[in-house]
Amino acid sequence: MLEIQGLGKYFSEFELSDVTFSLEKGYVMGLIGPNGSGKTTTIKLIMNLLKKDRGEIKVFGLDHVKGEKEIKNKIGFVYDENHYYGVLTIEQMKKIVAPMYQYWDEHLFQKYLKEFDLNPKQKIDKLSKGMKTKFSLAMALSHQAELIILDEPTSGLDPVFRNELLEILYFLMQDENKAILFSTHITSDLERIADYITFINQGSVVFTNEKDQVLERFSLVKGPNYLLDSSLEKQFIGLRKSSVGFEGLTADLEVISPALKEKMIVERPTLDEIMIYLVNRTRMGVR
Ligand SMILES: Nc1ncnc2c1ncn2[C@@H]1O[C@H](COP(=O)(O)OP(=O)(O)OP(=O)(O)O)[C@@H](O)[C@H]1O
Repeated sequence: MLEIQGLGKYFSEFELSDVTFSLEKGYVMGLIGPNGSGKTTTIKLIMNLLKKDRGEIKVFGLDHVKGEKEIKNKIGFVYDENHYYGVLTIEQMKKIVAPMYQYWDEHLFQKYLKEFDLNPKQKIDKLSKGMKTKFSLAMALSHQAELIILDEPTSGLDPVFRNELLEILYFLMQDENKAILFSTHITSDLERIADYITFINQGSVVFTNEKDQVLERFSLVKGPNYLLDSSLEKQFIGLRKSSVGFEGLTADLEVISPALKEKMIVERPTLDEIMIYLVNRTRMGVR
């Protein structure tokens, strides 16, 4: 569905370098990373809204520039900002956009409008942020797209609709010919629906892997401070100490001796915890 190889983009104060990952049909990939890490830039490059400086992007096996028209027909895309004309109503905007798609499904679009509680006669600039996202989603999901690319679709949505959206995406994925690339800060959403996670930090891919493998690779270890010595501290990607004890993230749990482990609590970290420790480590200059 999507193959990105050695992708690079240079801005005056930011560099996206050597981004490489791929997504196969039937799977959901979550794209995570802190603010300004390069997620939107990567997505804009895929969509050819920005021109790449290096590397290769293939969508459905086609070069993303040469095959742009064919590719865009089969992509459902939700930006993190509104890109529709605010002065038009939902219905008017749809009438402009729908004919651009070969497989526009009006019945499905009307169904989504009802489900999302959107009034087709309402002007776009009168919609709330969440309603604009819902409108973008209705447009993205109504033309039989095979690849769905969502840039922070859940920001600005209330928890009830976020849950509904995840269920819609989950339902879409019953069709094994589809794939979803989903960038978000709300990593708990990904814990529910993602099969793969790609983590970008400071313009580079830190890891791209199966979600379950990511969650299994890292351990969150807690224990009393008296256990800590310099050799144990070295096993941690990051460490937080307080008067009640320490908490640290490690990818090398097996290196810690069983006798020591008995005195500690070992938990599975969340994606948020993994991200926080890895980002802080890079900020301290450790790669
Ligand atoms: N057109 C541009 N010109 C110059 N710099 C840009 C441009 N677009 C993005 N950048 C810079 O690229 C970096 C990455 O931005 P990007 O929007 O890709 O981050 P992000 O990971 O999506 O962040 P967020 O989570 O905050 O949305 C930022 O430092 C941003 O200032």
